[in-house]
Amino acid sequence: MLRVEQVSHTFRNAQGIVPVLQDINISVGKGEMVALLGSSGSGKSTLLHLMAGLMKPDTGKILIADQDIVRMSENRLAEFRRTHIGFIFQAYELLANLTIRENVELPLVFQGIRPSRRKQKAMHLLEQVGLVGKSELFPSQLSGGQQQRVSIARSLITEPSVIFADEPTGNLDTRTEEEIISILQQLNREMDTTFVIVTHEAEVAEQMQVVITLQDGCLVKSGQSKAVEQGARL
Ligand SMILES: Nc1ncnc2c1ncn2[C@@H]1O[C@H](COP(=O)(O)OP(=O)(O)OP(=O)(O)O)[C@@H](O)[C@H]1O
Repeated sequence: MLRVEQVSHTFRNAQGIVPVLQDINISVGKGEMVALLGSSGSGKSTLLHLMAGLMKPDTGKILIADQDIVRMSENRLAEFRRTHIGFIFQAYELLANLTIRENVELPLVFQGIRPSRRKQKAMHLLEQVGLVGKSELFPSQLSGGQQQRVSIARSLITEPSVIFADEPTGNLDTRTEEEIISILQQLNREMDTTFVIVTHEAEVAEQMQVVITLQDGCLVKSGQSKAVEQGARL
């Protein structure tokens, strides 16, 4: 479903060239829930942005649904991202002047889907994340955890092949973090959507199915999480 092959990347700054990722190889199966774990500066966000087509690597291939996004033209990639890729940000990134329902519908506006169909899909997803009663409120009227649930619903509305999440619980307290993780696990089970989730917290990573650990830009470990080893039904 998702393959990263021999990806390396460098940044240039005032000091010169900084290697950030070195020869990364990853394979994620359809419907898998994968954590990218590593300490600050290990390269997690850079790798996530490369996999989501937000940047191009210096070398290597990134295949989603058997298509190499590195070699796509900008136009083709923009279209591919709209239909195949969802993204959840740490800071939710909701539009303040749109209602909750309008925020969830937005990706379908860009796809030219008619309003009644958009509304129907948005309300269904808001029901799945437990926010159907809040659909006509604005983001500022919701708690952080509720806003993140809206952003999760928005990421799913185009039925993408894979959803990338950058520290989705990074701004939340422990109890709300647990709620968000359990919603992601439930959606992964029900919709068979593939998730790749960046975190610097081992406790969060171990609740996914697979944990990939980065250190100083290198992949140092990859395997089943403790939850899966212990036989939990994720
Ligand atoms: N645009 C940039 N220009 C130069 N260096 C960068 C740039 N973006 C990131 N870096 C460097 O690349 C390295 C990896 O950064 P990255 O943000 O991918 O790490 P991370 O593991 O996600 O860290 P964090 O958990 O703190 O977000 C860091 O050393 C960072 O300073």
